[in-house]
Amino acid sequence: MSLKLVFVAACALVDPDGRVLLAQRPEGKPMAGLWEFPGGKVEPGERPEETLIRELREELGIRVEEPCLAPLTFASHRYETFQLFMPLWVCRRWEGTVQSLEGQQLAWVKPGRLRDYPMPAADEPLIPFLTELLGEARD
Ligand SMILES: Nc1nc2c([nH]c(=O)n2[C@H]2C[C@H](O)[C@@H](COP(=O)(O)OP(=O)(O)OP(=O)(O)O)O2)c(=O)[nH]1
Repeated sequence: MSLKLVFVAACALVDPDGRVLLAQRPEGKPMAGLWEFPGGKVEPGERPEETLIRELREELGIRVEEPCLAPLTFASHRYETFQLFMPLWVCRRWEGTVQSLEGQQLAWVKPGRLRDYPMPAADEPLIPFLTELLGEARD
């Protein structure tokens, strides 16, 4: 049986203190309450970088230029009902102030604290890539 392939573009926004932005999935959605990287599904005809720039604008109100997106790693995870393929970019430069425009809780998290935030199963293997890049700081 072949699982539906879902292609999601996601981004670790990193602030000047080396903290990473996580967003909490809202009530009523699958995996509600878990903390994820901002991003979303790549729509037909979109390049994943375009998806990310669009989602960051819609969800967080910030403007990101494509050269400020650095590829870091990817998640490939089999959920019960779909196969997720999710490249993860890192972005340290944007214009505007991060706001929660879709009512989601946001948290700026030191890399050594990422494991304190329950994440979707696909995201767990991404954490070591972020601590390798940013260090293990906890406060
Ligand atoms: N944005 C994001 N999505 C993730 C992460 N980890 C993870 O498993 N996902 C999954 C959750 C969703 O199934 C999918 C992202 O889709 P989405 O956010 O555009 O869509 P959704 O399920 O919230 O809502 P819908 O459009 O299907 O109604 O990828 C992550 O770190 N960031």
